[in-house]
Amino acid sequence: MRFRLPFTFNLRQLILLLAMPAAAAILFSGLYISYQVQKERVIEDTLQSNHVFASKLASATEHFLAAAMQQLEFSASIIAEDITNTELLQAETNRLLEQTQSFNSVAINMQGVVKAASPVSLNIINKTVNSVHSKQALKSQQPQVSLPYISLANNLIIVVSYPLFDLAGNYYGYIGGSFYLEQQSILNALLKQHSYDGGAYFYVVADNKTLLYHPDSKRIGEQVSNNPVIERVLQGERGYTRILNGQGTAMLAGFAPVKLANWGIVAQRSEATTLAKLDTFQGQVLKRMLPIVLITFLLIAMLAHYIAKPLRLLADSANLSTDKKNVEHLKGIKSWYFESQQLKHAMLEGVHTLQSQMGQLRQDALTDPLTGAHNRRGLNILLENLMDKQIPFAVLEIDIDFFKRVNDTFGHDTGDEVLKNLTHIIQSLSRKHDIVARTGGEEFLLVLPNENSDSAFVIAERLRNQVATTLMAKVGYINVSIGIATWPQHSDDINQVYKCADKALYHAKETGRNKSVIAS
Ligand SMILES: Nc1nc2c(ncn2[C@@H]2O[C@H](COP(=O)(O)OP(=O)(O)OP(=O)(O)O)[C@@H](O)[C@H]2O)c(=O)[nH]1
Repeated sequence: MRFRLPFTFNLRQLILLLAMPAAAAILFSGLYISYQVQKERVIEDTLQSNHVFASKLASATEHFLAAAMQQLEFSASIIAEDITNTELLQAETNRLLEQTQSFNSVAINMQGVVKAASPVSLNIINKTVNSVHSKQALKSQQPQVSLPYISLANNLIIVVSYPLFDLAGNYYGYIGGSFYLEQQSILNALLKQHSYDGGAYFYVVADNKTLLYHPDSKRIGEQVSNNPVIERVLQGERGYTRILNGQGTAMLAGFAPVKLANWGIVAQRSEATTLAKLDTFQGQVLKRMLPIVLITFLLIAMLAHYIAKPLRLLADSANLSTDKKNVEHLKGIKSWYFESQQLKHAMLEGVHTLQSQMGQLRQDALTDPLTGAHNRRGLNILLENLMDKQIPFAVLEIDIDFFKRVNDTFGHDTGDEVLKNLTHIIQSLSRKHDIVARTGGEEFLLVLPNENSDSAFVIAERLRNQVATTLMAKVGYINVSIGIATWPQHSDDINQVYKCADKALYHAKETGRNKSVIAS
């Protein structure tokens, strides 16, 4: 079974149905694609700038730690001159703290015991230090940057240490400068100075995944686990990546290691914050595009209207009515493109053909095919017209005498030729408004408007004489008898007029033929 829609679309609706979604699809897919491209671009740019930022900060931190280490190294070289002189040790810690303004505190650790410390207010001189860093530094006898730990003075710190040797190369301990992580420190100041804008931030993580710096100061000292970026940066990798942070927020992270201390710096910005501007931008684009979209839709609607209009008008005229109004309407349709022009031409041709065929049919219906004279139907129409207009007329009923003989002697075809010749004679003697009709086999009617019996008789006689003196090919001469009656003198009923003419003709035949008789 074929599916049928319960309604029919017109061409304009179909064009709109096709063009509107297509235009909308093109516009919105263009917008969507441009959004996607820009989104990828913004994400890539953000990732790269985070990476650049993390790298620069890592490099600055590296320089800072190297400078701190150099200051300690310089002090170590002074202390080496007189390593057992506790006054020198204290003086050097004081100088280092005050002159360099680098450290929060400076202490000299000899075999696990603090021998000098500055500021003295820390009150840690001669105290034993059991921190992991202290043990490692003493064991390794190498310059070191510690992991964060709680100091004797109860501060969360990191310590940069340098080994102490005397001039003979004997190892004594180390000189260490500390940086507070939670309070004000030069390291903090350095990092804060690089504060990051627009929703972006960075953090610094130590080798044991402890946060050394975080914009949320409460998190400093916290250990971060299950963070793939931290894993990678602490393995010495640098780069950028998209990750989910601990709260499940998508982040765009750039990272770089501080190799000297085996720290990692991660700069990141949430994807949502990064794209928020783009969304606003896209909203503005959409807003500005809206009038253009509306104008486009309007143009499509107008175009659909103009394309469909000639076809719709042609469809309205497609009944091929030959009615003059319809033909004028058809001619007036502005067909401005090829198909509609062709259709209009074809329809006009069709209408013209139909008009001429109908004219021919009408003509055939009213005409005798053999002689071309009016037939009975044609005659009646014309007579009705005369009677409607009250124009009096005379009817001449003309009948060939002994026509059967002509047929019998010369054949039916010759008989036909005689009929045609007679028609020609009658027509040649008729005036413009006279009506010539063949109403039977060899019977003709000549209707003469505005003629009375007498004048009609004169014409009948003229006709009869003309026939009698015209030589017909093969046949020779023929005669006609004519019965004459008039409307409305004989009767105002046309059938009665016919009967009168008939009777008069009968009388003419009865009384010798080849004569004209006026009905009594
Ligand atoms: N050739 C030809 N003959 C026709 C046609 N129609 C009728 N006829 C013939 O016309 C003749 C009429 O014959 P009748 O009615 O006897 O009349 P008539 O011989 O003319 O004799 P009258 O009228 O009495 O003088 C017949 O032979 C018909 O066959 C036609 O269309 N063509």
